[in-house]
Amino acid sequence: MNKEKKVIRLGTRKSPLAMAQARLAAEAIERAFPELTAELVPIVTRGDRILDRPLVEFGGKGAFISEFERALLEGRIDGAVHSAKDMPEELAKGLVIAAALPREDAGDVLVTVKGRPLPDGPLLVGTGSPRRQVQIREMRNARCALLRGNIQTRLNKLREGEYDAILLAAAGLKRMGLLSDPEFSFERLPEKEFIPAGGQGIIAVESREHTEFSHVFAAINDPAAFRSLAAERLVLKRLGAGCTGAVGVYSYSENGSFHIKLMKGTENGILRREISGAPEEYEALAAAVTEGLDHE
Ligand SMILES: NCc1[nH]cc(CCC(=O)O)c1CC(=O)O
Repeated sequence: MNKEKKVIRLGTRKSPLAMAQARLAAEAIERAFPELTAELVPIVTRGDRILDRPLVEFGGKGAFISEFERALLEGRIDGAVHSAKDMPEELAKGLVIAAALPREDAGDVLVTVKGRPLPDGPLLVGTGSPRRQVQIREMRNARCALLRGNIQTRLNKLREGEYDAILLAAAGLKRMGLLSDPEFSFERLPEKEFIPAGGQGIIAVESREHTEFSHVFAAINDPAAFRSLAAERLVLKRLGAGCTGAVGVYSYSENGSFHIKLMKGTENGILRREISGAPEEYEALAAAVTEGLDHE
């Protein structure tokens, strides 16, 4: 007899990176619960349809999320798999982050075409992210130009010569198996200096607060990644940053302590702060490190 397995439906964007990430979540679930089948449900978002304008002009991070929240609330999917850094500060009522997968490399990478000479003057760097723009201009002699689209599109534009270099998340490149691409050179920018976006490198599963699959999400949750994500989201919320501001925040445990580093672009340059303390105190640390910066 062919006993039907119980199905858990995971919503995902259709981009190759999103699909790869959703497969990672599906695999984690099926490994922990062999009696379950995780089915991927591709969903097209506004953020995927509008590619000629910066994200900040049409709703920021929410542009990738609202279609998922409707599908979750209407019960068409059981979980939504997101790049945590693309999630808005506030989730729809009744929805929670049910799981964070173990964090991949959180840092950013400066990508150039191997063998192509770089200019003597300023490096033209493709990136639409204000966080990346201000930090690369501080770190290098660089000017920036808008770049959007999925990772492949961005690499194609670099290859075609629209930019001297582009900035991408290490996590996405790794998950796509692109870090070994012989056509490009990849320079990792240390995440404790070139501060990533909150949640960068973390895959999060959003679900209804009350669902029959809560134990499933709890079983695949990585507590360290979840704590970092919670701390970084608290910082972003206190800054009221959305993704319109040049804000980076990175948190991690090291030698038994929990550390939070943040950067914020201001008229007078980049403001940087950091704080350390006990991992259980991450909420208080997130509050303390943003003291006086709240909703400026
Ligand atoms: N905004 C797009 C996006 N969202 C998440 C990632 C990378 C994967 C991750 O951070 O987990 C990327 C691509 C990039 O910034 O290069």
